[in-house]
Amino acid sequence: MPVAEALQRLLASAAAHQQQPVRALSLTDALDQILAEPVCSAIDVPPWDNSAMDGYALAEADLAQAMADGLPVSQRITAGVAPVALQPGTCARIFTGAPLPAGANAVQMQENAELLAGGRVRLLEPVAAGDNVRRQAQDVVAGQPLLAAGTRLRPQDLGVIASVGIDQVGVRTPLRVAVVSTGDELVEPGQPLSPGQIYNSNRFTLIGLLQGMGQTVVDAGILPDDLASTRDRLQQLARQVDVIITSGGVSVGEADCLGQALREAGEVALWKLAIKPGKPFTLGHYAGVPVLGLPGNPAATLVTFLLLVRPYLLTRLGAAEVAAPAYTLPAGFAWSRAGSREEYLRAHVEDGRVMLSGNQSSGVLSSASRASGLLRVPAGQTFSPGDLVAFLPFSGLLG
Ligand SMILES: Nc1nc2c(c(=O)[nH]1)N[C@H]1C(S)=C(S)[C@@H](COP(=O)(O)OP(=O)(O)OC[C@H]3O[C@@H](n4cnc5c(N)ncnc54)[C@H](O)[C@@H]3O)O[C@H]1N2
Ligand code: MOO
Repeated sequence: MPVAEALQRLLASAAAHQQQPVRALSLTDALDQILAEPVCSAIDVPPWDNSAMDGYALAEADLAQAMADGLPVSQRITAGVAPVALQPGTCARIFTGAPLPAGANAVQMQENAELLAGGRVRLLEPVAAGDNVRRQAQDVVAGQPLLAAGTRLRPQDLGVIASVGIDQVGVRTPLRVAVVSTGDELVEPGQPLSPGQIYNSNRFTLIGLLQGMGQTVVDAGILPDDLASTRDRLQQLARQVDVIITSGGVSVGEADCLGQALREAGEVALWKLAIKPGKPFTLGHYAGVPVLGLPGNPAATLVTFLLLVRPYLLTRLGAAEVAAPAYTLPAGFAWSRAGSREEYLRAHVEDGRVMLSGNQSSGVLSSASRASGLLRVPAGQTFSPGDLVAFLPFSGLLG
């Protein structure tokens, strides 16, 4: 099945779930959370016209006088004070961010003015109405929708919400996600390796990916290649979590118990996608709980999480934007082997060209560590150096 179709089905399955409950969070805790409700402003920002410069506020009507003999300074307005109306024929000393007094409509910065003996101020350069004035509501208009439900809150979004005086937002409660590593060969780092064993790396990749997304991780350790234990563990986890993510055991070997357990006692909705790495990716259900079965090869685990699991989880959380951003850049190498699956290569950008970051075997993870993103090669495609390719930076995929 093509990746686009699999993704569509996966997202439809995510959208069919009940939405996660809403919880109120203070802004300091809301980074990366997904807004459950739109944010509207009750106020204009800025709430009043104010000065963009340290200098002198005046009425344009007094410009000729200001440039000839100068104007007396009738008040001093610092940020945080409320001014009185400007007397005609005078100017006000004013500072950046201070409210413009009624009657003034322009500010000249102090570098373009001179203080005369007797306290008058003469402008050295003309100003016109509106110069160096930040208009009321130029940033936000009262009543205007600011952020839509489904927005993933970035630092600047938190700042905008704060700028309209709101200190709490309604966001979707994170999902409880179990991470299960399968395979008799797996040993946790820190332990000695016996012959035939390898260290469990997927557990750490997956926990990191989920933590980066702000989800609640239930670390379910290593599951042996044994059908009865697989069934028991899935049964037990299905009572505790919203989603189960597994790595390994979804291919066609006898020891691939996960797929077997799902087929026998649960349901398999998706299996075998035209994606490389990651072909045996599986979406199933066990006791009604979704099981996302990722292929055990470490690069396949990473790629299928980023391309399939992440959009699935974001959809469960009501996010408006779930697609990974892709940028078109020239390739720095040739790709002459057209594949039958859509391929994701571990890559980085060097002098504006996309380069391979090392060995692309799905068992090799260190090239992902050297990469700064993924290069997408559609099925059946080849390219030459200089041809445009799609590069998906990790910055748009992680978190
Ligand atoms: N006869 C076939 N064999 C395979 C096929 C196929 O179509 N026919 N597909 C291959 C592809 S493609 C992939 S991808 C893998 C996926 O297999 P599984 O998901 O069943 O994964 P395992 O067999 O359990 O493991 C694969 C590989 O990854 C290592 N691994 C597993 N878990 C971890 C972990 N937590 N940390 C580090 N490394 C892990 C495992 O030792 C294996 O080397 O199947 C191909 N075979
Ligand atoms: O789909 Mo697999 O990850 O190519 O080896």
